[in-house]
Amino acid sequence: MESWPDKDLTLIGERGINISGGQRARLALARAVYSRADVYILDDPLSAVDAHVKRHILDNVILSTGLLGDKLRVVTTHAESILPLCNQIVTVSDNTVSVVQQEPKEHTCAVPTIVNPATVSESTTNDADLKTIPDTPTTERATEDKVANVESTNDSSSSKESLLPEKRGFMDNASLIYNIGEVVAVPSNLKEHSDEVGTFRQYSDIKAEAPYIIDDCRVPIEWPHSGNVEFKDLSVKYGANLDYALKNLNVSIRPGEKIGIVGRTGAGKSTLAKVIFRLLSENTEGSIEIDGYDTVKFGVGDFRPKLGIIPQEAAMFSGTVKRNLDPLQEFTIEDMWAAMIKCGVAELIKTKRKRTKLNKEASLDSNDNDNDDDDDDDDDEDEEDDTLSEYEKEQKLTWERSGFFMKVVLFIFVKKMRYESNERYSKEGINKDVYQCSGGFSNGQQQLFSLCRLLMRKRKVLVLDEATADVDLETDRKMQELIRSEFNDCTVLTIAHRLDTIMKSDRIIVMEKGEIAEIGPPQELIANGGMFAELVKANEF
Ligand SMILES: Nc1ncnc2c1ncn2[C@@H]1O[C@H](COP(=O)(O)OP(=O)(O)OP(=O)(O)O)[C@@H](O)[C@H]1O
Repeated sequence: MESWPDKDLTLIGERGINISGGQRARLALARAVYSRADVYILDDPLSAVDAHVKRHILDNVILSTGLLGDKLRVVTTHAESILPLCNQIVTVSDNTVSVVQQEPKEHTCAVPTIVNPATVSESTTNDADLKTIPDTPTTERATEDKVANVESTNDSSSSKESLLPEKRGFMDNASLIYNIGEVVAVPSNLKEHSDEVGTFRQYSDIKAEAPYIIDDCRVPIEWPHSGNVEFKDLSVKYGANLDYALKNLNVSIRPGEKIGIVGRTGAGKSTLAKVIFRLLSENTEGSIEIDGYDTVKFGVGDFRPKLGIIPQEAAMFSGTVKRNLDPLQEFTIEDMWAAMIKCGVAELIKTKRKRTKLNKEASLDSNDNDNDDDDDDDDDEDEEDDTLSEYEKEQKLTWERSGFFMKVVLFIFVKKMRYESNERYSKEGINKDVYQCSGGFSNGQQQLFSLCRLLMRKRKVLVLDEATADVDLETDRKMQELIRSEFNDCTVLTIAHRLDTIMKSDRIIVMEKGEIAEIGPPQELIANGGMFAELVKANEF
């Protein structure tokens, strides 16, 4: 807070928009801590912070030496390194719970306040404003919705506008304009509508973005052809009167290079991602050249779709799985399904559907209502599922008893079975509404959807901003492997607190207070014993 312009009176904006992800998480944690409850349920409080802050939070808040030392603390986490410090480890997997009691390494005690980094937004925003404007039409949010919606300049603008949350905000504001018309005609309505008028003023004051298309300077069709990225004297501020969030960056990134970006929370990592997409054009000095072109010369609607991003907060639209993956209907079902299988979304929808089915059956059982047509369909599907697993069991037995030739035949047969089962699900799951899939998806699962969108749109330059922060370590590893193999010849900038995620990068950039503190291959930085080496050390406990 000391570094913020008005200290603890600093306006942090709707949904904590003007603070970093780690700062949001810590504000939420601080609020929970001073509520002085007996039981604390901390929902992944460590995923958005760097190794130093993680250690600090553990020692000073969560563990027995911390402020909550004498409270009951239930912590959900993907950080396996903290498991030895707990009294009980509860593993939840596929509706099964297993509990392990243990003597913790550091002694901890065996209380409700619920804290989720996302909740800071709810309490710091004005409900009335939220109702009026469903999504913040700020120019500073690097959401992939925005990128997805400027994806093709050939599509009719109406379909783009109906999908763009920012535009949706303004579409709703269009009805506000109508309301304001009424207000002028009937002044007694003014008070009733004053909230809307205020909100309208607030949004109408936002300056327009850089031009969407610049006719004299269109993006070449093949651009970017190799993925060379150059930051030249790049400095950025979030407002004319604010400090620099990035200061004088000079880096040249080779085509196809994999760059890991780390640093303490608030160091400027996400700002770098935003600035690549020119979300802070107004207060940007210096330049970003991609394959020899200064991106400032292009219209934002022209060049943004040519780059790929998974933002820190993955986004889902309401609508079907298909619409979520391909809002502009650019891809065939086959392309989409191939990407869904690769990144696990196909499996996810399959599992989700089974679970929804189980829940539905349970509720039908309790209602004693079992003669529904849909239900008959479901029963048929179940039968098919059972048959499938029976086949697999049978194959396993036969496999053990067969000779080499038979093994080859069986191998092909099982592969074909699996392919067909995936095909079968594609027809059913892809048109399912995402919110009907067991009531929605977790943050980590939404990140898988983002990865799937990237796999479908191969781009030469990709920015992954904490793209795997909310998934478990194993899934993270698989996602990184997939990214390495699928985007082998692409330039990938990966921002991550989890060092495992970026350890295999060609070079690491360590950010500190908006500047590049260190840059080089990971092993070299560790051997040099600087900030990166310290981060690695802080991660090992
Ligand atoms: N919209 C904004 N308006 C004003 N200041 C901002 C805004 N967004 C970020 N900042 C400030 O800019 C600095 C860099 O923030 P940034 O989000 O780039 O950090 P980060 O390194 O990505 O942090 P984290 O690891 O916590 O996500 C921080 O001091 C933050 O408070």
